[in-house]
Amino acid sequence: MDPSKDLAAYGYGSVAWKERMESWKQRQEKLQTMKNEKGGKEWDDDGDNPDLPLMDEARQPLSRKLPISSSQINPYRMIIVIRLVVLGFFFHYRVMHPVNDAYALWLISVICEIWFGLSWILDQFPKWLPIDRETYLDRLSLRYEKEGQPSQLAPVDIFVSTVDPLKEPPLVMANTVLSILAVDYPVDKVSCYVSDDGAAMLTFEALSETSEFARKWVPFCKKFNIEPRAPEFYFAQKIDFLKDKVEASFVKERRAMKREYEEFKVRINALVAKAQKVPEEGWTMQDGTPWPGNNVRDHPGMIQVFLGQSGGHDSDGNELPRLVYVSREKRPGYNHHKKAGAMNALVSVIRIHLSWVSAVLTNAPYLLNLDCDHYFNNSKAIREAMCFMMDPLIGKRVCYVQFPQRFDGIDRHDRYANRNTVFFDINMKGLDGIQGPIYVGTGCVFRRLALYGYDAPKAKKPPTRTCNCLPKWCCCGCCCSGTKKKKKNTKPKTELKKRFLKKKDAGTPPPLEGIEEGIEGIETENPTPQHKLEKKFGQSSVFVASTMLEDGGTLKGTSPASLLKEAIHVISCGYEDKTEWGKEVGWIYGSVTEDILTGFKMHCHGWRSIYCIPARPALKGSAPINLSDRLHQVLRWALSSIEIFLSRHCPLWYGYGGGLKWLERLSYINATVYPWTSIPLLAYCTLPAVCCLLTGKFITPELSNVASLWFLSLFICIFATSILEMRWSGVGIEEWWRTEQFWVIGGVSAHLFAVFQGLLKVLAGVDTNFTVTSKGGDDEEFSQLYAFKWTTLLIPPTTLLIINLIGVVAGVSNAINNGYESWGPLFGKLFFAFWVIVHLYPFLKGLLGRQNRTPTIIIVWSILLASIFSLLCVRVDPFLAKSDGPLLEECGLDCN
Ligand SMILES: O=c1ccn([C@@H]2O[C@H](COP(=O)(O)OP(=O)(O)O[C@H]3O[C@H](CO)[C@@H](O)[C@H](O)[C@H]3O)[C@@H](O)[C@H]2O)c(=O)[nH]1
Ligand SMILES: [Mn+2]
Repeated sequence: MDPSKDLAAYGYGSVAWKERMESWKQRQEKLQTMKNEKGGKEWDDDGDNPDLPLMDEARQPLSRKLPISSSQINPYRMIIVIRLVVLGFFFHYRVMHPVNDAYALWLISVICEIWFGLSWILDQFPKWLPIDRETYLDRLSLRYEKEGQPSQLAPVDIFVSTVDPLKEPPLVMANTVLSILAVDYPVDKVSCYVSDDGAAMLTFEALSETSEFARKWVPFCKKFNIEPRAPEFYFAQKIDFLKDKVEASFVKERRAMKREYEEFKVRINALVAKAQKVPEEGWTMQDGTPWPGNNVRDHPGMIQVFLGQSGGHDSDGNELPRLVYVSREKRPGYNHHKKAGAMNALVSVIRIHLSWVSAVLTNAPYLLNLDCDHYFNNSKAIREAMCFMMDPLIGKRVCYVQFPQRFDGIDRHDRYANRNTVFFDINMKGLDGIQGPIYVGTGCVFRRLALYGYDAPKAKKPPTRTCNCLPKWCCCGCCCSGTKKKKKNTKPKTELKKRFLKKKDAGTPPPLEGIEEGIEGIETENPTPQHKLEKKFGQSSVFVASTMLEDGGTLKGTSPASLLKEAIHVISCGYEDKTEWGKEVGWIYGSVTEDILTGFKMHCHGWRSIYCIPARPALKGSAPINLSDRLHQVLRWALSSIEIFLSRHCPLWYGYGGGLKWLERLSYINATVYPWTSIPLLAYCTLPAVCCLLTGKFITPELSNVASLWFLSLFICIFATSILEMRWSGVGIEEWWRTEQFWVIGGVSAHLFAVFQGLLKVLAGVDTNFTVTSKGGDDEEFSQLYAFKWTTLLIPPTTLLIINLIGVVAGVSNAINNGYESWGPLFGKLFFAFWVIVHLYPFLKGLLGRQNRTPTIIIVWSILLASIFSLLCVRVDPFLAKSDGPLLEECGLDCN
């Protein structure tokens, strides 16, 4: 918050630029003193060269890797190695010491343990080399926004996906769109496309309202430099008006804007209220024509420009970013490929569309995609991403920059581990040290080229260090913009051409040297024949031609009318038939969710991705905080993993010989294999109950001293790795524990169902739907947490809970009957049963809800299953009968 200056003008080349210069100068001074103190030792990571004269600031790398300090990472690595060794000894002991009178129990438990061990390895080793990163926004400015010149920052197209206005309230979408339109980036370089898969007139009209409100909101944001720029969240912030910096004019305008926003909300809510009941003859638009999207499953493609270049001005007369509504065609009998299909329709449409709107094909080499509920919480987020993408040294090989997902409105204790910080702050940082984070579906800036399915440019070793800013790999042409331009390497160009001609599959990577500067591309002749490109990208000559144009040229001989026809053509159902869309190009189809596969393919093409965590979270979204919605979300993710695992894209076999690094592969294997762990997990959570109910049986023989030592060391190692992991990542103990709990809860419900549904799909071709999660309405805070919806997913964990509780009771009462000696062996079992119960505890809480209104059906089912189960065990091995060999075999547990 810096409402300090009442600026008459804002934008680049003006005050904002000067401010940046100031801060840069200050940094310089600080830097200088630091260098003097440290002797410049720590400054040579990735090209940061201490000897550089200060004048070269604009040529310095735009970001820097910050390895985790060795005092934190080395003990961590050491304990991993120790844990591996201990695990080896542990398994040696387990395998060599079967339990003769409970052989089945022993065998099952050992198999489970081995599986857990393997999945630990898959999860652990991609975390061997975690890193942090630091960006230099001021250098980006110095480099690409020179005073008095037009900005040279690269254009970005921002995609917002929405599908169901009831589950994804228009107000939520409006806030996202407003935060995009107000982003701190040259307005002529930002375009926002909203994809409406629900073809809802409500969404359309809400967007129209939003574009009007944006004319007031955007100048307000920029004038006072506020954060975040999504009004709902901005006005929800507490501001201390007594602080000295707050100016009267700001207070006044803020109050006025708040009122405007409230009126805007009223208008949106009126639209929502109107949309509750569909008129019999369907919706009609304001001009009296029927709404084309009245049949959601059968309607033509629709495109509407809300803020184009003419007319897209704010209340101060400044230009606004473009805002376009797109709803792709839907026809019965076509597979629409859910969100991936929507994104691909947008990729195809935008280039044509832009040329239609502005008659100039803007060169948007980058795309940012967002879910409708993920708003810009940091208005500089695009700049953060550009610090990687537009870095002449590392940028060329970056396919996407992923921001972590952060959330609003999660209950304080984050009962169902919605924040997922273990994933976002541990695993993803680990991957960033290898080949980059996986794509999580939202908050990701893509290089368009990488989406077109091209290979990453090969890293070349520089022959000699020709200039002072060379890192490990560098093409001379790019590093010293300005001075060395004329020398722009000619050799790589011919090399590249040879490569294209040889490689039939990879098609034509457009001129690679041209992209790095984003603006000034180089024209190369087209080595791939037109018909091949049409086979790849579809029968749109305009689109195919646009894939060639990297340099913002104009498509000659195309009239606006024919361009609109083209645009509608590329969002039609049949357009992608027999093309490589969804197979090699764009967002990849084949699983319920598109994220893992899309990123995986890019990594297989040799690209690297970057994980960017700005101090102020770049984007924020909402998450399902009630149990059933959360389980369904996890089910969708797990199902998608199973689908990938069972497809030709299974990371175990796919993509060798490409550019995928082996540790990266390991993590993709982990990401697709994990739902299978639900089977051993279910077994392992059942075992304690069985053990408690069957007297005298346990999964291990009586422990010797040496054996206890292995058990104990393993526990200590597990504990120590977690502690050290939390230490380097900054993840708190509560978050970590929630993740552990939810791993068990999700494991024995959602993941388990995913395995069966996935098998069903592969074997019987049963397709599954994308269940969209509801994005928080404006009702009572956290009421969602207690909302309860019945779902079959709840049966297995409920049953587990009950049998383990029964097991504990039975075990204890049995021990009481049998006197003092039987407490010893019981300890192990009880510990084991408690382990299960404690992990399922948040589930129990969710089940009980706020008013203790667990639907009877679940209780009935679970009690039924639990009692059948207990009866079986009890009948087979009554508590008081000591040995009953023949009977035991009935329960399938061969205990002899
Ligand atoms: O047919 C569809 C289905 C969904 N969506 C959009 O997909 C997004 C994600 O849906 P959501 O219900 O919010 O799923 P989440 O589980 O909350 O989202 C995470 O997981 C998804 C994959 O499962 C990713 O696509 C998302 O980016 C990621 O945030 C939303 O914007 C939807 O509008 C479509 O556009 N078309
Ligand atoms: Mn979501």
